[in-house]
Amino acid sequence: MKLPPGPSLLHSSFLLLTNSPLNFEPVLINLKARYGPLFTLSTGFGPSILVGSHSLAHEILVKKGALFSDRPKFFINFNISTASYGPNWRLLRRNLASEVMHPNRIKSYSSARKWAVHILISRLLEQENQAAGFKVVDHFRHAIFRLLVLMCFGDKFDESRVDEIAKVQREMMLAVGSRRITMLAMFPGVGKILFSNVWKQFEKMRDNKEQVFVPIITSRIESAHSEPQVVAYVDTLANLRLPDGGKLTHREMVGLCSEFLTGGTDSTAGALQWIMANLVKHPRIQSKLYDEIVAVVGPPRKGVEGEPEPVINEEDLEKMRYLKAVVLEGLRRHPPAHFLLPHKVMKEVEVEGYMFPQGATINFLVSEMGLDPKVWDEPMEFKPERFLANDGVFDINGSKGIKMMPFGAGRRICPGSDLALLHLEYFVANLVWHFDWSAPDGYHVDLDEKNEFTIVMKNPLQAQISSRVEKIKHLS
Ligand code: HEM
Repeated sequence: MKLPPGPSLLHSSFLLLTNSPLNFEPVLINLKARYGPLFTLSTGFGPSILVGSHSLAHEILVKKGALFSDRPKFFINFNISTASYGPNWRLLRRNLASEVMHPNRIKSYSSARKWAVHILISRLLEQENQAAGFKVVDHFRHAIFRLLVLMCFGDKFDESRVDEIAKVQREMMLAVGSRRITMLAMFPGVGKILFSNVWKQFEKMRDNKEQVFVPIITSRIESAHSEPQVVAYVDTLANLRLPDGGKLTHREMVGLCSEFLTGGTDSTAGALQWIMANLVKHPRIQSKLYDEIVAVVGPPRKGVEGEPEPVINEEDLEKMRYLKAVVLEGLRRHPPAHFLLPHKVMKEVEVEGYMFPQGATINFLVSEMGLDPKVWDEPMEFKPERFLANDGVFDINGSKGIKMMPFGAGRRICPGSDLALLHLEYFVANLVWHFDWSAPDGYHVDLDEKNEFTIVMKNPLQAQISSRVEKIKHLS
Protein backbone atom coordinates (compact mmCIF):
# COMPACT_ATOMS: atom_id res chain seq x y z
CA MET A 1 0.00 0.00 0.00
CA LYS A 2 1.20 3.52 -0.81
CA LEU A 3 1.39 6.74 1.12
CA PRO A 4 -1.02 9.49 -0.03
CA PRO A 5 0.47 11.24 -3.11
CA GLY A 6 2.71 14.29 -2.84
CA PRO A 7 5.95 15.94 -3.92
CA SER A 8 9.22 13.97 -3.85
CA LEU A 9 11.58 14.13 -0.87
CA LEU A 10 13.78 16.57 -2.81
CA HIS A 11 10.89 18.83 -3.78
CA SER A 12 9.37 18.67 -0.26
CA SER A 13 12.73 19.58 1.29
CA PHE A 14 13.09 22.48 -1.15
CA LEU A 15 9.62 23.76 -0.18
CA LEU A 16 10.40 23.44 3.54
CA LEU A 17 13.74 25.17 3.25
CA THR A 18 12.65 28.04 1.03
CA ASN A 19 9.43 28.99 2.80
CA SER A 20 9.01 30.38 6.29
CA PRO A 21 7.14 28.01 8.66
CA LEU A 22 4.93 31.00 9.51
CA ASN A 23 3.93 31.40 5.87
CA PHE A 24 3.56 27.84 4.72
CA GLU A 25 -0.21 27.72 4.25
CA PRO A 26 -0.28 28.96 0.59
CA VAL A 27 2.24 26.22 -0.28
CA LEU A 28 -0.08 23.59 1.23
CA ILE A 29 -3.12 25.02 -0.54
CA ASN A 30 -1.26 24.69 -3.86
CA LEU A 31 -0.31 21.12 -3.04
CA LYS A 32 -3.93 20.32 -2.23
CA ALA A 33 -5.01 21.73 -5.62
CA ARG A 34 -2.42 19.49 -7.31
CA TYR A 35 -2.65 16.24 -5.33
CA GLY A 36 -6.17 16.33 -3.85
CA PRO A 37 -7.42 16.58 -0.25
CA LEU A 38 -5.04 13.94 1.14
CA PHE A 39 -1.36 14.41 0.41
CA THR A 40 2.07 13.73 1.86
CA LEU A 41 5.01 16.01 2.38
CA SER A 42 8.15 13.92 2.71
CA THR A 43 10.75 15.13 5.16
CA GLY A 44 14.01 13.49 6.18
CA PHE A 45 12.29 12.84 9.51
CA GLY A 46 9.34 10.84 8.19
CA PRO A 47 6.19 11.62 6.24
CA SER A 48 3.90 14.45 7.15
CA ILE A 49 0.33 13.85 5.92
CA LEU A 50 -2.09 16.72 5.31
CA VAL A 51 -5.88 16.39 5.28
CA GLY A 52 -8.10 18.92 3.55
CA SER A 53 -11.46 17.18 3.39
CA HIS A 54 -14.28 17.30 5.91
CA SER A 55 -15.24 13.64 5.64
CA LEU A 56 -11.64 12.42 5.93
CA ALA A 57 -11.05 14.69 8.92
CA HIS A 58 -14.12 13.14 10.55
CA GLU A 59 -12.99 9.62 9.78
CA ILE A 60 -9.48 10.25 11.12
CA LEU A 61 -10.19 12.40 14.17
CA VAL A 62 -13.52 11.02 15.31
CA LYS A 63 -14.17 7.52 13.93
CA LYS A 64 -10.56 6.31 14.12
CA GLY A 65 -9.51 8.88 16.71
CA ALA A 66 -7.74 6.42 19.01
CA LEU A 67 -5.10 5.81 16.33
CA PHE A 68 -4.44 9.47 15.59
CA SER A 69 -4.37 11.16 18.99
CA ASP A 70 -0.69 11.04 19.82
CA ARG A 71 1.65 14.03 19.40
CA PRO A 72 5.12 14.09 17.88
CA LYS A 73 7.76 14.36 20.62
CA PHE A 74 8.33 17.94 21.67
CA PHE A 75 10.85 18.82 24.31
CA ILE A 76 9.38 22.24 24.80
CA ASN A 77 7.10 21.93 27.79
CA PHE A 78 5.34 19.78 30.28
CA ASN A 79 1.71 20.34 29.40
CA ILE A 80 -1.45 18.83 27.93
CA SER A 81 -0.98 19.93 24.32
CA THR A 82 2.42 18.30 23.87
CA ALA A 83 1.84 15.21 26.05
CA SER A 84 1.89 11.79 24.39
CA TYR A 85 -1.46 10.03 24.23
CA GLY A 86 -1.29 8.02 27.47
CA PRO A 87 -2.06 8.05 31.21
CA ASN A 88 -0.37 11.38 32.01
CA TRP A 89 -2.16 13.20 29.19
CA ARG A 90 -5.46 11.60 30.24
CA LEU A 91 -5.00 12.65 33.87
CA LEU A 92 -4.01 16.25 33.08
CA ARG A 93 -6.72 16.67 30.48
CA ARG A 94 -9.40 15.16 32.73
CA ASN A 95 -8.31 17.51 35.51
CA LEU A 96 -8.71 20.57 33.27
CA ALA A 97 -11.98 19.32 31.77
CA SER A 98 -13.68 18.34 35.02
CA GLU A 99 -12.14 20.75 37.54
CA VAL A 100 -12.12 23.98 35.50
CA MET A 101 -14.17 23.49 32.31
CA HIS A 102 -17.11 21.66 33.87
CA PRO A 103 -20.29 23.76 33.29
CA ASN A 104 -20.85 24.28 37.05
CA ARG A 105 -17.26 25.39 37.60
CA ILE A 106 -17.42 27.68 34.56
CA LYS A 107 -20.55 29.23 36.12
CA SER A 108 -18.65 29.82 39.35
CA TYR A 109 -16.28 32.20 37.52
CA SER A 110 -19.12 34.54 36.53
CA SER A 111 -18.09 37.32 38.92
CA ALA A 112 -14.55 37.11 37.49
CA ARG A 113 -15.97 37.62 33.99
CA LYS A 114 -18.07 40.57 35.18
CA TRP A 115 -14.96 42.12 36.73
CA ALA A 116 -13.01 41.67 33.47
CA VAL A 117 -15.79 43.23 31.37
CA HIS A 118 -15.85 46.21 33.77
CA ILE A 119 -12.12 46.65 33.28
CA LEU A 120 -12.58 46.57 29.51
CA ILE A 121 -15.51 49.00 29.47
CA SER A 122 -13.75 51.50 31.69
CA ARG A 123 -10.66 51.39 29.47
CA LEU A 124 -12.82 51.82 26.36
CA LEU A 125 -14.69 54.77 27.87
CA GLU A 126 -11.34 56.59 27.91
CA GLN A 127 -11.09 56.07 24.14
CA GLU A 128 -14.61 57.24 23.30
CA ASN A 129 -15.32 59.61 20.40
CA GLN A 130 -11.77 59.78 19.07
CA ALA A 131 -12.23 60.93 15.48
CA ALA A 132 -9.23 58.90 14.27
CA GLY A 133 -10.36 55.80 16.19
CA PHE A 134 -8.03 53.65 18.31
CA LYS A 135 -6.43 50.22 18.15
CA VAL A 136 -8.76 47.87 20.00
CA VAL A 137 -6.98 44.53 20.23
CA ASP A 138 -4.60 45.45 23.06
CA HIS A 139 -7.61 46.29 25.24
CA PHE A 140 -9.27 42.97 24.38
CA ARG A 141 -6.10 41.00 25.12
CA HIS A 142 -5.59 42.84 28.41
CA ALA A 143 -9.12 42.07 29.70
CA ILE A 144 -9.05 38.42 28.64
CA PHE A 145 -5.58 37.91 30.07
CA ARG A 146 -6.60 39.39 33.43
CA LEU A 147 -9.61 37.09 33.52
CA LEU A 148 -7.50 34.01 32.76
CA VAL A 149 -4.83 35.02 35.29
CA LEU A 150 -7.56 35.21 37.94
CA MET A 151 -8.94 31.79 36.92
CA CYS A 152 -5.43 30.34 36.86
CA PHE A 153 -3.92 31.73 40.07
CA GLY A 154 -7.03 32.80 42.01
CA ASP A 155 -5.78 36.36 42.47
CA LYS A 156 -6.61 39.63 40.70
CA PHE A 157 -3.09 41.04 41.20
CA ASP A 158 -2.15 44.64 40.49
CA GLU A 159 -1.30 45.90 37.00
CA SER A 160 2.45 45.67 37.50
CA ARG A 161 2.33 42.00 38.55
CA VAL A 162 0.02 41.20 35.61
CA ASP A 163 2.43 42.98 33.24
CA GLU A 164 5.28 40.89 34.62
CA ILE A 165 3.35 37.67 33.97
CA ALA A 166 2.36 38.87 30.49
CA LYS A 167 5.97 39.76 29.64
CA VAL A 168 7.43 36.31 30.39
CA GLN A 169 4.48 34.62 28.68
CA ARG A 170 4.83 36.71 25.55
CA GLU A 171 8.59 36.27 25.35
CA MET A 172 8.11 32.50 25.13
CA MET A 173 5.11 32.74 22.77
CA LEU A 174 6.95 34.86 20.23
CA ALA A 175 9.96 32.55 20.42
CA VAL A 176 7.78 29.48 19.81
CA GLY A 177 6.64 31.15 16.58
CA SER A 178 10.21 31.82 15.48
CA ARG A 179 11.96 29.72 12.86
CA ARG A 180 14.91 28.68 15.02
CA ILE A 181 12.83 27.47 17.94
CA THR A 182 10.51 25.68 15.49
CA MET A 183 13.58 23.83 14.14
CA LEU A 184 14.68 23.01 17.67
CA ALA A 185 11.23 21.63 18.46
CA MET A 186 11.24 19.56 15.29
CA PHE A 187 14.62 17.95 15.90
CA PRO A 188 14.98 17.97 19.70
CA GLY A 189 17.88 15.49 20.04
CA VAL A 190 20.40 16.86 17.55
CA GLY A 191 18.80 20.29 17.90
CA LYS A 192 20.24 20.76 21.39
CA ILE A 193 23.72 20.30 19.92
CA LEU A 194 23.26 22.00 16.55
CA PHE A 195 21.41 24.98 17.96
CA SER A 196 23.07 25.20 21.36
CA ASN A 197 22.73 28.99 21.44
CA VAL A 198 19.02 28.81 20.77
CA TRP A 199 18.72 26.11 23.41
CA LYS A 200 20.45 28.37 25.95
CA GLN A 201 18.16 31.24 24.98
CA PHE A 202 15.17 28.94 25.42
CA GLU A 203 16.36 27.80 28.86
CA LYS A 204 16.84 31.42 29.88
CA MET A 205 13.26 32.24 28.92
CA ARG A 206 12.02 29.22 30.85
CA ASP A 207 14.01 30.36 33.92
CA ASN A 208 12.55 33.86 33.60
CA LYS A 209 9.08 32.41 33.54
CA GLU A 210 9.76 30.19 36.54
CA GLN A 211 11.10 33.15 38.50
CA VAL A 212 7.79 34.94 38.06
CA PHE A 213 5.41 31.97 38.31
CA VAL A 214 6.92 29.86 41.12
CA PRO A 215 6.51 32.45 43.93
CA ILE A 216 2.90 33.00 42.84
CA ILE A 217 2.19 29.26 42.85
CA THR A 218 3.94 28.72 46.19
CA SER A 219 2.16 31.53 47.94
CA ARG A 220 -1.21 30.35 46.60
CA ILE A 221 -0.58 26.84 47.87
CA GLU A 222 0.87 27.89 51.23
CA SER A 223 -1.30 30.81 52.24
CA ALA A 224 -4.99 31.05 52.89
CA HIS A 225 -6.53 31.69 49.45
CA SER A 226 -6.76 35.35 48.61
CA GLU A 227 -9.98 34.85 46.63
CA PRO A 228 -11.42 31.84 48.49
CA GLN A 229 -14.65 31.91 46.46
CA VAL A 230 -12.67 30.99 43.32
CA VAL A 231 -11.18 27.52 42.81
CA ALA A 232 -8.18 28.36 40.67
CA TYR A 233 -6.57 26.06 38.08
CA VAL A 234 -3.41 26.01 40.19
CA ASP A 235 -5.39 24.67 43.21
CA THR A 236 -6.54 21.71 41.13
CA LEU A 237 -2.94 21.07 40.02
CA ALA A 238 -1.66 21.18 43.59
CA ASN A 239 -4.24 18.55 44.59
CA LEU A 240 -3.53 16.26 41.66
CA ARG A 241 -1.98 12.83 42.26
CA LEU A 242 0.01 11.30 39.42
CA PRO A 243 -0.48 7.64 38.41
CA ASP A 244 2.61 6.75 40.53
CA GLY A 245 1.10 8.52 43.56
CA GLY A 246 3.47 11.50 43.29
CA LYS A 247 2.64 15.20 42.97
CA LEU A 248 3.38 17.68 40.20
CA THR A 249 6.62 19.61 40.62
CA HIS A 250 6.64 23.39 40.57
CA ARG A 251 8.24 23.33 37.12
CA GLU A 252 5.43 21.11 35.82
CA MET A 253 2.81 23.41 37.30
CA VAL A 254 4.50 26.37 35.62
CA GLY A 255 4.23 24.55 32.27
CA LEU A 256 0.53 23.82 32.78
CA CYS A 257 -0.38 27.31 34.04
CA SER A 258 1.52 28.84 31.17
CA GLU A 259 -0.36 26.65 28.68
CA PHE A 260 -3.66 27.73 30.26
CA LEU A 261 -2.81 31.40 29.74
CA THR A 262 -1.35 30.91 26.25
CA GLY A 263 -4.16 28.63 25.04
CA GLY A 264 -6.90 31.04 26.03
CA THR A 265 -5.54 34.56 25.53
CA ASP A 266 -4.42 35.29 21.97
CA SER A 267 -6.89 32.82 20.46
CA THR A 268 -9.87 34.47 22.18
CA ALA A 269 -8.64 38.08 21.89
CA GLY A 270 -7.86 37.47 18.21
CA ALA A 271 -11.29 35.95 17.53
CA LEU A 272 -12.90 38.89 19.34
CA GLN A 273 -11.00 41.33 17.15
CA TRP A 274 -12.09 39.51 13.95
CA ILE A 275 -15.72 39.53 15.08
CA MET A 276 -15.70 43.23 16.02
CA ALA A 277 -13.95 44.06 12.72
CA ASN A 278 -16.82 42.42 10.86
CA LEU A 279 -19.38 44.29 12.97
CA VAL A 280 -17.66 47.57 12.10
CA LYS A 281 -17.53 46.57 8.43
CA HIS A 282 -21.20 45.51 8.37
CA PRO A 283 -23.28 48.06 10.35
CA ARG A 284 -26.48 46.21 9.34
CA ILE A 285 -25.31 43.09 11.20
CA GLN A 286 -24.26 45.20 14.18
CA SER A 287 -27.71 46.84 14.42
CA LYS A 288 -29.47 43.50 14.07
CA LEU A 289 -27.36 42.16 16.93
CA TYR A 290 -27.96 45.28 19.03
CA ASP A 291 -31.72 44.96 18.45
CA GLU A 292 -31.63 41.35 19.63
CA ILE A 293 -29.71 42.31 22.77
CA VAL A 294 -32.13 45.14 23.57
CA ALA A 295 -35.12 42.85 22.99
CA VAL A 296 -33.73 40.55 25.69
CA VAL A 297 -32.24 42.92 28.30
CA GLY A 298 -33.59 46.37 27.40
CA PRO A 299 -31.51 49.43 26.38
CA PRO A 300 -28.17 50.11 28.10
CA ARG A 301 -28.47 52.02 31.36
CA LYS A 302 -26.31 54.66 32.92
CA GLY A 303 -24.50 53.34 35.98
CA VAL A 304 -24.83 54.82 39.45
CA GLU A 305 -22.11 57.44 40.21
CA GLY A 306 -19.03 55.71 41.65
CA GLU A 307 -20.28 52.20 40.77
CA PRO A 308 -19.15 50.05 37.83
CA GLU A 309 -21.19 50.24 34.60
CA PRO A 310 -24.14 47.79 34.41
CA VAL A 311 -23.38 44.67 32.36
CA ILE A 312 -25.48 41.99 30.70
CA ASN A 313 -26.39 38.98 32.86
CA GLU A 314 -24.84 35.81 31.57
CA GLU A 315 -28.08 33.85 31.84
CA ASP A 316 -29.56 36.21 29.24
CA LEU A 317 -26.99 35.17 26.61
CA GLU A 318 -28.93 31.91 26.21
CA LYS A 319 -31.81 33.86 24.68
CA MET A 320 -29.60 35.53 22.04
CA ARG A 321 -29.55 33.27 19.00
CA TYR A 322 -28.21 35.85 16.60
CA LEU A 323 -25.30 36.56 18.97
CA LYS A 324 -24.34 32.87 18.87
CA ALA A 325 -24.59 32.93 15.09
CA VAL A 326 -22.30 35.99 14.91
CA VAL A 327 -19.68 34.26 17.08
CA LEU A 328 -19.82 31.02 15.07
CA GLU A 329 -19.58 32.93 11.80
CA GLY A 330 -16.51 34.74 13.15
CA LEU A 331 -14.87 31.39 13.99
CA ARG A 332 -15.78 29.93 10.58
CA ARG A 333 -14.55 32.85 8.52
CA HIS A 334 -11.49 33.65 10.67
CA PRO A 335 -10.42 30.63 12.75
CA PRO A 336 -7.55 31.73 15.03
CA ALA A 337 -5.73 28.46 14.25
CA HIS A 338 -5.45 27.57 10.55
CA PHE A 339 -4.06 24.13 11.49
CA LEU A 340 -4.36 21.85 14.50
CA LEU A 341 -1.40 21.04 16.70
CA PRO A 342 0.37 18.18 14.91
CA HIS A 343 -1.04 14.70 15.56
CA LYS A 344 0.98 11.49 15.29
CA VAL A 345 -0.13 8.13 13.89
CA MET A 346 0.10 5.56 16.70
CA LYS A 347 -0.13 2.37 14.63
CA GLU A 348 0.01 1.76 10.88
CA VAL A 349 -3.49 2.10 9.46
CA GLU A 350 -5.22 2.35 6.09
CA VAL A 351 -7.40 5.32 5.15
CA GLU A 352 -9.02 5.74 1.70
CA GLY A 353 -6.79 2.97 0.30
CA TYR A 354 -3.59 4.74 1.47
CA MET A 355 -1.14 3.70 4.13
CA PHE A 356 -0.56 5.92 7.17
CA PRO A 357 2.66 4.59 8.71
CA GLN A 358 3.22 4.49 12.46
CA GLY A 359 5.00 7.66 13.61
CA ALA A 360 3.88 9.84 10.63
CA THR A 361 2.70 13.30 11.59
CA ILE A 362 -0.68 14.45 10.40
CA ASN A 363 -2.38 17.83 10.24
CA PHE A 364 -5.54 19.40 8.85
CA LEU A 365 -6.32 22.43 6.67
CA VAL A 366 -8.74 23.94 9.20
CA SER A 367 -9.21 27.30 7.52
CA GLU A 368 -9.83 25.76 4.09
CA MET A 369 -12.63 23.61 5.53
CA GLY A 370 -14.53 26.67 6.77
CA LEU A 371 -14.24 28.28 3.34
CA ASP A 372 -15.11 25.32 1.12
CA PRO A 373 -17.78 26.41 -1.42
CA LYS A 374 -19.07 22.81 -1.59
CA VAL A 375 -20.11 23.07 2.06
CA TRP A 376 -20.65 26.79 2.60
CA ASP A 377 -22.71 29.08 0.38
CA GLU A 378 -20.74 32.30 -0.48
CA PRO A 379 -17.97 31.25 1.93
CA MET A 380 -16.02 34.52 1.85
CA GLU A 381 -19.07 36.53 2.98
CA PHE A 382 -19.72 37.25 6.66
CA LYS A 383 -23.30 35.97 6.98
CA PRO A 384 -24.28 34.95 10.55
CA GLU A 385 -27.75 34.06 9.24
CA ARG A 386 -26.35 30.78 7.90
CA PHE A 387 -26.12 29.56 11.51
CA LEU A 388 -29.78 30.31 12.27
CA ALA A 389 -31.00 27.29 10.27
CA ASN A 390 -31.81 24.14 12.21
CA ASP A 391 -33.15 26.21 15.12
CA GLY A 392 -29.71 27.70 15.68
CA VAL A 393 -28.29 24.30 16.70
CA PHE A 394 -24.79 23.66 15.34
CA ASP A 395 -22.47 20.81 16.32
CA ILE A 396 -19.16 22.68 16.79
CA ASN A 397 -17.53 19.48 18.11
CA GLY A 398 -18.10 17.73 14.78
CA SER A 399 -19.05 14.50 16.52
CA LYS A 400 -21.63 13.50 13.88
CA GLY A 401 -19.90 15.18 10.93
CA ILE A 402 -17.46 18.04 10.42
CA LYS A 403 -18.41 21.24 8.57
CA MET A 404 -15.76 23.40 10.23
CA MET A 405 -13.36 22.72 13.11
CA PRO A 406 -11.97 25.87 14.73
CA PHE A 407 -11.37 23.85 17.92
CA GLY A 408 -10.37 20.57 16.24
CA ALA A 409 -12.42 17.39 16.74
CA GLY A 410 -12.17 14.06 18.52
CA ARG A 411 -10.04 13.18 21.54
CA ARG A 412 -7.63 16.10 21.25
CA ILE A 413 -10.34 18.71 20.62
CA CYS A 414 -9.70 21.96 22.46
CA PRO A 415 -10.80 21.40 26.09
CA GLY A 416 -11.40 25.17 26.44
CA SER A 417 -13.98 25.45 23.64
CA ASP A 418 -17.05 26.00 25.86
CA LEU A 419 -15.21 28.59 27.92
CA ALA A 420 -13.94 30.34 24.78
CA LEU A 421 -17.44 30.46 23.26
CA LEU A 422 -18.86 31.90 26.49
CA HIS A 423 -16.09 34.52 26.68
CA LEU A 424 -16.71 35.53 23.07
CA GLU A 425 -20.49 35.77 23.47
CA TYR A 426 -20.22 37.67 26.75
CA PHE A 427 -17.65 40.19 25.53
CA VAL A 428 -19.29 40.77 22.12
CA ALA A 429 -22.74 41.26 23.71
CA ASN A 430 -21.44 43.78 26.26
CA LEU A 431 -19.31 45.65 23.73
CA VAL A 432 -22.25 46.09 21.33
CA TRP A 433 -24.75 46.91 24.09
CA HIS A 434 -22.55 49.68 25.50
CA PHE A 435 -21.06 51.20 22.37
CA ASP A 436 -21.85 51.99 18.78
CA TRP A 437 -18.83 50.76 16.78
CA SER A 438 -17.92 52.47 13.53
CA ALA A 439 -15.05 53.04 11.13
CA PRO A 440 -13.26 56.40 11.44
CA ASP A 441 -13.64 58.68 8.37
CA GLY A 442 -11.62 57.41 5.43
CA TYR A 443 -10.70 54.15 7.20
CA HIS A 444 -11.38 50.83 5.55
CA VAL A 445 -11.49 47.59 7.59
CA ASP A 446 -8.79 45.40 6.07
CA LEU A 447 -9.35 41.67 6.57
CA ASP A 448 -5.85 40.62 5.46
CA GLU A 449 -4.26 38.05 7.73
CA LYS A 450 -0.91 37.59 9.41
CA ASN A 451 0.48 34.54 11.20
CA GLU A 452 1.60 35.41 14.71
CA PHE A 453 1.31 31.94 16.22
CA THR A 454 -2.45 32.51 15.88
CA ILE A 455 -3.81 34.16 12.74
CA VAL A 456 -4.37 37.84 13.45
CA MET A 457 -5.42 40.92 11.48
CA LYS A 458 -2.43 42.12 9.48
CA ASN A 459 -3.62 45.69 10.01
CA PRO A 460 -5.20 45.68 13.47
CA LEU A 461 -8.71 47.07 13.75
CA GLN A 462 -9.01 50.82 14.36
CA ALA A 463 -12.49 51.66 15.56
CA GLN A 464 -14.41 54.68 16.69
CA ILE A 465 -16.81 54.09 19.55
CA SER A 466 -19.55 56.16 21.12
CA SER A 467 -21.56 55.29 24.20
CA ARG A 468 -25.12 54.20 23.41
CA VAL A 469 -26.22 55.38 26.87
CA GLU A 470 -25.30 58.95 25.99
CA LYS A 471 -27.16 58.66 22.66
CA ILE A 472 -30.32 57.41 24.37
CA LYS A 473 -30.12 60.27 26.92
CA HIS A 474 -29.72 62.73 24.06
CA LEU A 475 -32.77 61.42 22.17
CA SER A 476 -35.10 61.41 25.21
C1 HEM B 1 -11.20 30.96 20.50
C2 HEM B 1 -10.44 30.32 21.37
C3 HEM B 1 -9.71 29.01 21.12
C4 HEM B 1 -9.45 28.36 19.94
C5 HEM B 1 -9.84 28.77 18.52
C6 HEM B 1 -8.72 27.15 20.27
C7 HEM B 1 -8.29 26.20 19.34
C8 HEM B 1 -7.59 25.04 19.67
C9 HEM B 1 -7.13 24.08 18.71
C10 HEM B 1 -7.33 24.16 17.19
C11 HEM B 1 -6.49 23.10 19.39
C12 HEM B 1 -5.76 21.88 18.79
C13 HEM B 1 -6.64 20.66 18.72
C14 HEM B 1 -5.91 19.46 18.13
O1 HEM B 1 -4.68 19.46 18.07
O2 HEM B 1 -6.57 18.51 17.70
C15 HEM B 1 -6.53 23.44 20.79
C16 HEM B 1 -5.98 22.68 21.81
C17 HEM B 1 -5.95 23.06 23.13
N1 HEM B 1 -6.53 24.20 23.68
FE1 HEM B 1 -7.60 25.58 22.69
N2 HEM B 1 -8.54 27.10 21.64
C18 HEM B 1 -9.14 28.21 22.20
C19 HEM B 1 -9.25 28.51 23.55
C20 HEM B 1 -8.70 27.77 24.56
C21 HEM B 1 -8.84 28.06 25.98
C22 HEM B 1 -9.70 29.19 26.55
C23 HEM B 1 -8.09 27.13 26.65
C24 HEM B 1 -7.87 26.98 28.14
C25 HEM B 1 -7.91 27.97 28.98
C26 HEM B 1 -7.49 26.23 25.66
C27 HEM B 1 -6.67 25.17 25.95
C28 HEM B 1 -6.26 24.21 25.03
C29 HEM B 1 -5.47 23.03 25.38
C30 HEM B 1 -4.96 22.65 26.77
C31 HEM B 1 -5.28 22.29 24.19
C32 HEM B 1 -4.54 20.96 24.02
C33 HEM B 1 -5.52 19.77 24.04
C34 HEM B 1 -4.85 18.41 23.92
O3 HEM B 1 -3.78 18.31 23.33
O4 HEM B 1 -5.45 17.43 24.41
N3 HEM B 1 -7.89 26.66 24.41
N4 HEM B 1 -7.22 24.63 20.95
